[in-house]
Amino acid sequence: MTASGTATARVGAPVLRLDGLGWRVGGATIVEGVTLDVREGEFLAFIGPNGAGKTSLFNLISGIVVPTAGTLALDGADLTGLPVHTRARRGIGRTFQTSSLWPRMTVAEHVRLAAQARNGGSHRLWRRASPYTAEVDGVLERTGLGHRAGATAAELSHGEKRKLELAVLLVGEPRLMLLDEPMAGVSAEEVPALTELIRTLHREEGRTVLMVEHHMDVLLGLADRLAVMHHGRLLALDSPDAVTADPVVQRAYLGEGL
Ligand SMILES: Nc1ncnc2c1ncn2[C@@H]1O[C@H](COP(=O)(O)OP(=O)(O)OP(=O)(O)O)[C@@H](O)[C@H]1O
Repeated sequence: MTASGTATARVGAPVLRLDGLGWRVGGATIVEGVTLDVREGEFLAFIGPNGAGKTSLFNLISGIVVPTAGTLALDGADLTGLPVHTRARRGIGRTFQTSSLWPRMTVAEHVRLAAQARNGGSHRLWRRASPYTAEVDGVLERTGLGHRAGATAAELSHGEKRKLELAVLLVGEPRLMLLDEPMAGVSAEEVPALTELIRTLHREEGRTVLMVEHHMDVLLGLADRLAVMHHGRLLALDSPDAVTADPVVQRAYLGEGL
Protein backbone atom coordinates (compact mmCIF):
# COMPACT_ATOMS: atom_id res chain seq x y z
CA MET A 1 0.00 0.00 0.00
CA THR A 2 1.51 3.30 -1.02
CA ALA A 3 -1.50 5.58 -0.59
CA SER A 4 0.49 7.91 1.64
CA GLY A 5 3.25 8.27 -0.95
CA THR A 6 4.66 11.75 -1.42
CA ALA A 7 6.84 11.29 -4.46
CA THR A 8 6.86 14.18 -6.85
CA ALA A 9 9.47 16.63 -7.98
CA ARG A 10 6.89 19.33 -8.53
CA VAL A 11 5.62 20.32 -5.15
CA GLY A 12 3.98 23.56 -4.13
CA ALA A 13 1.39 24.48 -1.53
CA PRO A 14 -1.62 22.14 -1.26
CA VAL A 15 -4.40 23.41 -3.54
CA LEU A 16 -6.95 20.69 -2.94
CA ARG A 17 -7.30 18.51 0.12
CA LEU A 18 -9.62 15.50 0.29
CA ASP A 19 -10.12 14.03 3.74
CA GLY A 20 -11.95 10.73 4.16
CA LEU A 21 -14.17 11.51 1.19
CA GLY A 22 -16.97 9.03 0.60
CA TRP A 23 -20.19 8.66 -1.36
CA ARG A 24 -22.93 6.11 -0.79
CA VAL A 25 -25.99 5.93 -2.99
CA GLY A 26 -28.91 3.48 -2.93
CA GLY A 27 -27.15 1.37 -0.31
CA ALA A 28 -24.01 1.01 -2.41
CA THR A 29 -20.65 2.47 -1.46
CA ILE A 30 -19.23 4.08 -4.59
CA VAL A 31 -16.35 6.08 -3.07
CA GLU A 32 -14.87 5.40 0.35
CA GLY A 33 -12.25 7.01 2.57
CA VAL A 34 -10.32 8.94 -0.07
CA THR A 35 -7.69 11.15 1.54
CA LEU A 36 -5.12 13.03 -0.54
CA ASP A 37 -3.53 16.42 -1.18
CA VAL A 38 -3.04 17.95 -4.60
CA ARG A 39 -0.14 20.39 -4.78
CA GLU A 40 0.10 23.64 -6.70
CA GLY A 41 1.29 22.91 -10.24
CA GLU A 42 0.96 19.16 -9.84
CA PHE A 43 -0.34 16.72 -12.46
CA LEU A 44 -2.21 13.93 -10.71
CA ALA A 45 -3.68 11.17 -12.86
CA PHE A 46 -6.41 8.77 -11.74
CA ILE A 47 -6.37 5.27 -13.11
CA GLY A 48 -8.29 2.14 -12.19
CA PRO A 49 -10.55 -0.53 -13.65
CA ASN A 50 -13.99 0.34 -15.05
CA GLY A 51 -16.41 1.23 -12.27
CA ALA A 52 -13.62 1.93 -9.76
CA GLY A 53 -15.13 5.31 -8.84
CA LYS A 54 -12.89 7.72 -10.76
CA THR A 55 -15.69 9.77 -12.35
CA SER A 56 -17.64 9.67 -9.09
CA LEU A 57 -14.63 11.16 -7.32
CA PHE A 58 -14.52 13.94 -9.95
CA ASN A 59 -18.26 14.45 -9.35
CA LEU A 60 -17.54 14.86 -5.64
CA ILE A 61 -14.74 17.35 -6.28
CA SER A 62 -16.70 19.44 -8.79
CA GLY A 63 -19.86 19.36 -6.66
CA ILE A 64 -22.16 17.38 -8.96
CA VAL A 65 -22.77 15.04 -6.03
CA VAL A 66 -22.49 15.75 -2.32
CA PRO A 67 -20.26 13.50 -0.22
CA THR A 68 -21.90 11.31 2.39
CA ALA A 69 -18.62 11.21 4.35
CA GLY A 70 -15.51 13.34 4.69
CA THR A 71 -14.60 16.83 3.59
CA LEU A 72 -12.79 18.65 0.81
CA ALA A 73 -11.09 22.03 0.77
CA LEU A 74 -9.66 24.31 -1.92
CA ASP A 75 -6.82 26.60 -0.85
CA GLY A 76 -7.69 25.78 2.75
CA ALA A 77 -11.36 26.82 2.45
CA ASP A 78 -14.00 24.15 3.02
CA LEU A 79 -16.00 23.26 -0.12
CA THR A 80 -17.92 20.25 1.14
CA GLY A 81 -21.48 21.62 0.98
CA LEU A 82 -21.02 24.13 -1.84
CA PRO A 83 -22.86 23.84 -5.17
CA VAL A 84 -21.20 23.34 -8.57
CA HIS A 85 -21.37 27.00 -9.67
CA THR A 86 -19.74 28.25 -6.47
CA ARG A 87 -16.94 25.72 -6.81
CA ALA A 88 -16.50 26.74 -10.45
CA ARG A 89 -16.22 30.40 -9.38
CA ARG A 90 -13.63 29.39 -6.80
CA GLY A 91 -11.55 27.80 -9.53
CA ILE A 92 -12.58 24.18 -10.08
CA GLY A 93 -12.95 23.69 -13.83
CA ARG A 94 -13.98 20.41 -15.41
CA THR A 95 -14.37 18.63 -18.72
CA PHE A 96 -16.56 15.55 -19.15
CA GLN A 97 -16.22 12.15 -20.78
CA THR A 98 -18.88 13.11 -23.29
CA SER A 99 -18.80 16.29 -25.33
CA SER A 100 -20.51 19.35 -23.88
CA LEU A 101 -20.48 21.51 -27.03
CA TRP A 102 -23.27 23.12 -29.05
CA PRO A 103 -23.12 21.60 -32.57
CA ARG A 104 -24.23 24.72 -34.48
CA MET A 105 -22.14 27.25 -32.60
CA THR A 106 -18.72 28.15 -33.93
CA VAL A 107 -15.46 27.60 -32.11
CA ALA A 108 -15.01 31.35 -31.47
CA GLU A 109 -18.62 31.69 -30.29
CA HIS A 110 -18.12 28.96 -27.67
CA VAL A 111 -15.13 30.76 -26.22
CA ARG A 112 -16.81 34.20 -26.41
CA LEU A 113 -19.92 32.90 -24.64
CA ALA A 114 -17.74 31.45 -21.89
CA ALA A 115 -16.01 34.83 -21.45
CA GLN A 116 -19.36 36.66 -21.31
CA ALA A 117 -20.77 34.19 -18.80
CA ARG A 118 -17.66 34.39 -16.63
CA ASN A 119 -18.12 38.14 -16.32
CA GLY A 120 -21.76 37.71 -15.36
CA GLY A 121 -22.83 38.95 -18.79
CA SER A 122 -25.62 37.71 -20.99
CA HIS A 123 -25.69 34.06 -21.98
CA ARG A 124 -27.04 35.24 -25.34
CA LEU A 125 -24.37 35.48 -27.94
CA TRP A 126 -23.44 38.99 -29.09
CA ARG A 127 -23.15 39.07 -32.85
CA ARG A 128 -21.67 42.58 -32.97
CA ALA A 129 -18.11 43.55 -32.08
CA SER A 130 -17.23 42.12 -28.71
CA PRO A 131 -14.89 43.36 -26.00
CA TYR A 132 -13.70 39.76 -25.73
CA THR A 133 -12.27 39.47 -29.26
CA ALA A 134 -8.63 39.69 -28.15
CA GLU A 135 -9.18 37.22 -25.32
CA VAL A 136 -10.97 34.77 -27.62
CA ASP A 137 -8.16 35.01 -30.18
CA GLY A 138 -5.60 34.44 -27.41
CA VAL A 139 -7.31 31.35 -26.02
CA LEU A 140 -7.77 29.87 -29.50
CA GLU A 141 -4.11 30.51 -30.23
CA ARG A 142 -3.05 28.77 -27.00
CA THR A 143 -5.16 25.74 -27.82
CA GLY A 144 -4.14 25.51 -31.48
CA LEU A 145 -7.62 26.31 -32.77
CA GLY A 146 -6.99 29.73 -34.31
CA HIS A 147 -7.44 28.39 -37.83
CA ARG A 148 -10.77 26.77 -36.87
CA ALA A 149 -12.36 29.87 -35.25
CA GLY A 150 -15.22 30.00 -37.78
CA ALA A 151 -15.98 26.25 -37.88
CA THR A 152 -19.04 24.95 -36.08
CA ALA A 153 -18.55 22.37 -33.34
CA ALA A 154 -20.27 19.81 -35.59
CA GLU A 155 -17.54 20.31 -38.19
CA LEU A 156 -14.70 19.56 -35.76
CA SER A 157 -12.84 16.29 -35.40
CA HIS A 158 -13.01 14.59 -31.99
CA GLY A 159 -9.54 15.87 -31.14
CA GLU A 160 -10.52 19.44 -32.05
CA LYS A 161 -13.67 19.13 -29.93
CA ARG A 162 -11.54 18.16 -26.95
CA LYS A 163 -9.29 21.14 -27.61
CA LEU A 164 -12.34 23.42 -27.71
CA GLU A 165 -13.55 22.03 -24.39
CA LEU A 166 -10.13 22.89 -22.96
CA ALA A 167 -10.34 26.38 -24.52
CA VAL A 168 -13.73 26.98 -22.86
CA LEU A 169 -12.28 25.79 -19.57
CA LEU A 170 -9.26 28.09 -19.85
CA VAL A 171 -11.48 31.16 -20.15
CA GLY A 172 -12.27 30.74 -16.46
CA GLU A 173 -8.53 30.56 -15.57
CA PRO A 174 -9.24 27.59 -13.26
CA ARG A 175 -7.04 26.92 -10.22
CA LEU A 176 -7.65 23.25 -10.83
CA MET A 177 -8.43 21.54 -14.14
CA LEU A 178 -10.31 18.23 -13.89
CA LEU A 179 -10.09 16.35 -17.19
CA ASP A 180 -12.24 13.24 -17.39
CA GLU A 181 -10.90 10.94 -20.10
CA PRO A 182 -9.94 13.69 -22.57
CA MET A 183 -8.70 11.09 -25.08
CA ALA A 184 -12.07 9.27 -25.22
CA GLY A 185 -13.24 8.99 -28.82
CA VAL A 186 -10.13 10.76 -30.16
CA SER A 187 -8.44 9.06 -33.12
CA ALA A 188 -4.96 7.61 -32.62
CA GLU A 189 -3.49 10.23 -34.99
CA GLU A 190 -4.86 13.07 -32.87
CA VAL A 191 -3.79 11.73 -29.45
CA PRO A 192 -0.18 13.08 -29.59
CA ALA A 193 -1.26 16.69 -30.34
CA LEU A 194 -3.89 16.64 -27.60
CA THR A 195 -1.39 15.13 -25.16
CA GLU A 196 1.08 17.86 -26.10
CA LEU A 197 -1.52 20.58 -25.47
CA ILE A 198 -2.28 19.19 -22.01
CA ARG A 199 1.45 18.92 -21.31
CA THR A 200 1.93 22.59 -22.32
CA LEU A 201 -0.92 23.74 -20.08
CA HIS A 202 0.69 21.89 -17.20
CA ARG A 203 4.40 22.47 -17.76
CA GLU A 204 4.49 25.90 -19.40
CA GLU A 205 1.42 27.53 -17.88
CA GLY A 206 1.96 25.77 -14.53
CA ARG A 207 -1.63 24.56 -14.31
CA THR A 208 -2.68 22.08 -11.67
CA VAL A 209 -4.28 19.14 -13.46
CA LEU A 210 -6.30 16.13 -12.30
CA MET A 211 -6.98 13.70 -15.12
CA VAL A 212 -8.79 10.38 -15.44
CA GLU A 213 -7.23 8.31 -18.20
CA HIS A 214 -7.22 4.64 -19.10
CA HIS A 215 -4.22 4.77 -21.41
CA MET A 216 -0.99 4.49 -19.44
CA ASP A 217 1.09 5.44 -22.48
CA VAL A 218 -0.59 8.86 -22.44
CA LEU A 219 0.11 9.34 -18.74
CA LEU A 220 3.72 8.26 -18.58
CA GLY A 221 5.84 11.36 -19.02
CA LEU A 222 2.81 13.56 -18.24
CA ALA A 223 1.71 12.74 -14.70
CA ASP A 224 3.75 13.61 -11.59
CA ARG A 225 1.81 11.05 -9.56
CA LEU A 226 -0.70 8.31 -10.25
CA ALA A 227 -3.66 7.64 -7.98
CA VAL A 228 -5.05 4.13 -8.41
CA MET A 229 -8.75 3.70 -7.60
CA HIS A 230 -10.16 0.26 -6.92
CA HIS A 231 -13.66 -0.53 -5.63
CA GLY A 232 -14.10 3.14 -4.68
CA ARG A 233 -10.96 3.30 -2.58
CA LEU A 234 -7.52 4.76 -3.16
CA LEU A 235 -5.33 1.73 -3.63
CA ALA A 236 -2.05 3.55 -4.31
CA LEU A 237 -0.75 7.09 -4.75
CA ASP A 238 2.81 7.54 -5.86
CA SER A 239 5.14 8.29 -8.77
CA PRO A 240 4.28 6.49 -12.04
CA ASP A 241 7.34 4.26 -11.69
CA ALA A 242 6.49 3.23 -8.13
CA VAL A 243 2.82 2.64 -8.92
CA THR A 244 3.42 0.51 -11.99
CA ALA A 245 5.94 -1.61 -10.04
CA ASP A 246 3.59 -2.01 -7.03
CA PRO A 247 2.53 -5.69 -6.72
CA VAL A 248 -0.76 -4.67 -5.03
CA VAL A 249 -1.61 -2.53 -8.05
CA GLN A 250 -0.55 -5.24 -10.46
CA ARG A 251 -2.83 -7.73 -8.68
CA ALA A 252 -5.77 -5.30 -8.88
CA TYR A 253 -5.21 -5.06 -12.61
CA LEU A 254 -4.71 -8.78 -13.23
CA GLY A 255 -6.37 -9.67 -16.47
CA GLU A 256 -6.84 -6.03 -17.46
CA GLY A 257 -3.24 -5.04 -18.14
CA LEU A 258 -1.66 -1.92 -16.71
N1 LIG B 1 -25.87 7.84 -9.48
C1 LIG B 1 -25.45 6.59 -9.30
N2 LIG B 1 -26.26 5.70 -8.70
C2 LIG B 1 -25.85 4.42 -8.49
N3 LIG B 1 -24.65 3.94 -8.86
C3 LIG B 1 -23.80 4.79 -9.46
C4 LIG B 1 -24.15 6.14 -9.71
N4 LIG B 1 -23.09 6.75 -10.32
C5 LIG B 1 -22.15 5.80 -10.44
N5 LIG B 1 -22.58 4.63 -9.94
C6 LIG B 1 -21.81 3.37 -9.88
O1 LIG B 1 -20.61 3.65 -9.21
C7 LIG B 1 -19.55 2.85 -9.73
C8 LIG B 1 -18.39 3.73 -10.09
O2 LIG B 1 -18.72 4.47 -11.27
P1 LIG B 1 -17.72 5.54 -11.90
O3 LIG B 1 -18.34 6.03 -13.17
O4 LIG B 1 -17.35 6.54 -10.88
O5 LIG B 1 -16.46 4.63 -12.21
P2 LIG B 1 -15.20 4.92 -13.14
O6 LIG B 1 -14.02 4.46 -12.40
O7 LIG B 1 -15.22 6.34 -13.59
O8 LIG B 1 -15.50 3.97 -14.36
P3 LIG B 1 -15.11 4.11 -15.93
O9 LIG B 1 -13.62 3.97 -16.01
O10 LIG B 1 -15.84 2.98 -16.56
O11 LIG B 1 -15.59 5.47 -16.40
C9 LIG B 1 -20.13 2.08 -10.90
O12 LIG B 1 -20.44 0.78 -10.46
C10 LIG B 1 -21.39 2.87 -11.25
O13 LIG B 1 -22.36 2.03 -11.80
